[in-house]
Amino acid sequence: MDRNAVVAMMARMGITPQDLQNMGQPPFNQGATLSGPRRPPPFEPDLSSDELKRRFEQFDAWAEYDRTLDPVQVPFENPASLVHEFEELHRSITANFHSPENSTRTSITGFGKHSSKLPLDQLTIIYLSEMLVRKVHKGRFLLCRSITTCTRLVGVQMLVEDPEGRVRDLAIYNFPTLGMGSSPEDVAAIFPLGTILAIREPTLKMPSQGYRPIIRVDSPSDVIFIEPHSKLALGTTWKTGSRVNRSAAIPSSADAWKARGNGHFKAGRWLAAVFSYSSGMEMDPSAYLLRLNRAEAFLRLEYYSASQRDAEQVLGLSLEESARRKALSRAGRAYYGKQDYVGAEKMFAGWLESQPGDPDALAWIARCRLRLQESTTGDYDWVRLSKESQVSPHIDAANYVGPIRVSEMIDRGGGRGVVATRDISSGELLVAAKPFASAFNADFPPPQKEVLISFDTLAKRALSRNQAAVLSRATQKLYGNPDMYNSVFDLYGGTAYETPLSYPPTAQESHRFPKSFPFFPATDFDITQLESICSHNVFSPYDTQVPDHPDSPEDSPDRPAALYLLPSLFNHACCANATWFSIGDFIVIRARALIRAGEELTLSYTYGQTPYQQRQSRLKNWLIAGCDCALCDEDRRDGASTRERREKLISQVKVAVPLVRLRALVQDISTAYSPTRGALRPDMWHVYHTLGETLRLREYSTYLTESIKAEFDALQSVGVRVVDKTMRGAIPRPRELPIATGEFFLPSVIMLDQYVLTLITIAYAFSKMPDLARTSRWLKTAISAHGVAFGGEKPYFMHKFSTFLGHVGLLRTAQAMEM
Ligand SMILES: C[S@@+](CC[C@H](N)C(=O)[O-])C[C@H]1O[C@@H](n2cnc3c(N)ncnc32)[C@H](O)[C@@H]1O
Repeated sequence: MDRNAVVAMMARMGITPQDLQNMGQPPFNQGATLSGPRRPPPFEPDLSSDELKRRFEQFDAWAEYDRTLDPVQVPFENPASLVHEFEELHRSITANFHSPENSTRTSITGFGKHSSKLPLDQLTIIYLSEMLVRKVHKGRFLLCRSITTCTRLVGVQMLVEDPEGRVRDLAIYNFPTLGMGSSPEDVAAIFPLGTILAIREPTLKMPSQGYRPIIRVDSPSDVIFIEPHSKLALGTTWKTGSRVNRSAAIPSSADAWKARGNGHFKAGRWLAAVFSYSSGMEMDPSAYLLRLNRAEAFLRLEYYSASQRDAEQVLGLSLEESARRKALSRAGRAYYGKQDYVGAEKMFAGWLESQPGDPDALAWIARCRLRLQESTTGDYDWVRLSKESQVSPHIDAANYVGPIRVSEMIDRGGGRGVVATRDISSGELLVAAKPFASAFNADFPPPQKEVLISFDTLAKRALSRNQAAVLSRATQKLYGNPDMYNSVFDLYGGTAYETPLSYPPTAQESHRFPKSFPFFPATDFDITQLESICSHNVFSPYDTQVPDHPDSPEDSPDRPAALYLLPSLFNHACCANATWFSIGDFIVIRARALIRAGEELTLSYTYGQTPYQQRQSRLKNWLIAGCDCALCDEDRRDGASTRERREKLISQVKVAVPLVRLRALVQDISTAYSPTRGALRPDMWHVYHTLGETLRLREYSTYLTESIKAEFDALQSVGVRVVDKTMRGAIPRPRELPIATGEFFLPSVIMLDQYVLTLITIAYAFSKMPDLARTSRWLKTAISAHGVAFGGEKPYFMHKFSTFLGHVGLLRTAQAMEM
């Protein structure tokens, strides 16, 4: 294999430039590595869970061993050959990025990383010659500049030199906009050759793969961009000359910076555009067009406070009308992004005043009014949201907070929980919210080919691409929204971090924009804490738009991931009294049962119908002491041997099992409970359902009757009370719905769309008997239950289920039904 092929192959495997540099060379600390645990090899994507466990153990052992070694000085290598090797790597990564092949990257989260909290003027300079491997250089900052094109594997990588001309590798992780999918050109636009950086309290580390030390920056807020016209840049003498070889000339006027910024903007490189406009503003602070352009670039980055600040500053000047309108529109969109719809409407009204009848201004005003109504009443047009989510998961809707508040709860991890502020009825909307950060498959459309495998050493689990992407998006959002800092950092981040006793935070004042943003970070944040917050709070949005979706495994790599704020305050119960689902990225939380004022509101972090042992192992990520809900108590009272017998029998239940055997299995399982066990037996849901389906497929009336009976049993196993179990003849009076409404209308435990589907299935079975009266009655029950569970009345039901109803021949009946 020639060298280029080797380079490309290693890049695909996620191997760092350090590995390449050391090909054929003995590792400098060979003695230490050979006598200690072996450094783990790079991870591969298709790891079975045992293999995963083994790799974690290997990694932990290596990391533990590395911690025992003393900080050491490591010799420097020849800069020219380093640069040569690095540029070769960069070329192969670029070629690989633009080729059709997949590339797999691995990253590890959850182990201790330093994040600096000290401002630059309280730190003293350190030179590379003083830096030791395995040491965080507290109280110091490294001044350096890039001497290679910057490239990206998982993190952003480059070679840097210090003023004394010494060279090391630098890797910056979690840098905004430079995560998965960002191109080599995106990276080079933010870190062009010759970029001067100050790294606060830098750490020199051994990489987990490879042998050369690396300055590893995990928190992007540790990186300060030293603007080329700043005192620090102008006052520093570089041993290798004032300009890095081959670096582009620095624009010498505000206009030239504007042109560069506009180029980045056109290419969709919003952050690079922000840097260029900001450099121009440093040269000419009165250049308001630069500020106006920057306000737009900030909007694209969702840096709403920054955009608002720029747009309002421009509005304070005397301007020509068209610039004023632009500023009003940008300020309005910034307020809108911050969900301040009153503030937004004021700005758009100003725009309309200057341009009466402008359709865009009118449309924005209408949007503001709708959002305001949603946020105050909780009345949403569910069909609109649903349709919008089919185009993009990121839908436009306002947050709503219903009759709930966060209260102190000392027996819960984090010390808080959510309680009802008044009596609440079944189906009432409690919270509806957009995420702080989210990642959906649709965000990585083809030709996105990168596969990221991320290992959370804290939770001892592999993160899906979407889960890992949420962390980098949360980092990106925080980077430019310091006023959101407390809303995120007041979330529970595990026992290592203190959480305040209330939520949401009242004062965000401490995190104001520094004047020098974006060169200086807008806020300092601890990346390890943020990882831990994500690990404890990220949801996998469960979209009910696909009515006949299979039970998707909870850890399926395809599931989206999202960090919500207030919804993260709900504690867990397997048989929770509140339920959640999502429409695109919009989470909707409703009461499932009748809830008294002051009672705690809970959500299930897992599928309650899965057997006890599976639930407990899944919950280990969150609940150290296990779950104390009523369902778990009942399961525990059954005793371990009964539970084990039951779980073993349940695992044999499949549609393919012959009917005689299936009937016998159902009979056996129903006796595998303690004699005192109540009716709530959610692990029977799947069992009865499978029997119902097997029988229904035969379509003879006797089988259909038995199938309906099995579905009734399924409903009862999850807490629904079937009050009319008749299968034929006149419908008994009173002719209300055949299941109890009120407290028992919505089942405990199962997903509510599965419930609605089951009700439709019963209607379908009656239609095959044929019993048209019961068909209508059960269909009506499905529509009513859907209305309580999801809101939106019949039109929303029809929007979601008409295709399915068409397949099962019930569309006309449903359309004709009066509710
Ligand atoms: C998403 S947070 C829930 C809100 C959290 N209680 C707080 O104060 O921010 C998840 C954490 O809450 C705690 N928690 C959730 N449900 C619990 C339960 N049923 N019993 C005890 N602790 C629970 C666990 O520590 C869990 O890791």
